[in-house]
Amino acid sequence: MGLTGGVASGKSTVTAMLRDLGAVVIDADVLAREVVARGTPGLTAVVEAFGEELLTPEGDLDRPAMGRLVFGDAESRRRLEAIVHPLVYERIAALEAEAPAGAVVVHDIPLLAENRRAGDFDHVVVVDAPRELQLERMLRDRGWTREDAESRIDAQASREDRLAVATHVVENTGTREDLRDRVAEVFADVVSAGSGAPGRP
Ligand SMILES: CC(C)(COP(=O)(O)OP(=O)(O)OC[C@H]1O[C@@H](n2cnc3c(N)ncnc32)[C@H](O)[C@@H]1O)[C@@H](O)C(=O)NCCC(=O)NCCS
Ligand SMILES: Nc1ncnc2c1ncn2[C@@H]1O[C@H](COP(=O)(O)OP(=O)(O)OP(=O)(O)O)[C@@H](O)[C@H]1O
Repeated sequence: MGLTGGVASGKSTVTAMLRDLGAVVIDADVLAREVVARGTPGLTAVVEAFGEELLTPEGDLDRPAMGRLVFGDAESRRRLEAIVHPLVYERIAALEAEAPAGAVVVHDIPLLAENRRAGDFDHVVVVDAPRELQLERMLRDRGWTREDAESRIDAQASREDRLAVATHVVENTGTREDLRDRVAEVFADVVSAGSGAPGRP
């Protein structure tokens, strides 16, 4: 199954709950970090495109600086995505092939709606929260400014466009307990229908 949602909608919280239920989770944000880790061809390509000033003194990608650049400028964002996304989708395919037979594999892909990959999955779970709640969580838990937080939301698909690709909606406006109950319901539904990726039981 594919899982998506806007920034700070609660995707990581939901995937942790799905892991507890026995799912194997493949997290595109984690892979997007791995493919530009120090010493990777991905990082070399990023430096060629954006320059050495986006590296920390230790030689890692300066993520806060990169974030300020790409969430303020759509053209830079597209250039970064053109480097990172193909590497991420390569890793996703490799991990998918390694998953145990019969496992429910959950692909946590923040940009599933934007990248038009929803058709890859039988089940698309959208974690949904209103903009104000996304902002509140980002300001409270991540120490971002309101401007940083809004620029990320604005770089993403609208709530309506994302909901349009959903087969299941997990509304995350209540407590964590409410969320856990809804996640268990969706998981049971997906298991009874078959696990979601083409070719999987
Ligand atoms: C710009 C970068 C370096 C900022 O790093 P940072 O550590 O601050 O953020 P992190 O990677 O943890 O992403 C957090 C959230 O930001 C949002 N986000 C990240 N990249 C994008 C993007 N290209 N467009 C819209 N939203 C994005 C997502 O909701 C994501 O869950 C990083 O986000 C990045 O490399 N982005 C490009 C790769 C990408 O598109 N990743 C998203 C999933 S594959
Ligand atoms: N129902 C909830 N009640 C209270 N806090 C919540 C709830 N759901 C999520 N949170 C908190 O909101 C923040 C954002 O949630 P989470 O990290 O799961 O979102 P995300 O969609 O994975 O974010 P990102 O897009 O950055 O990867 C976290 O600090 C999380 O602990």
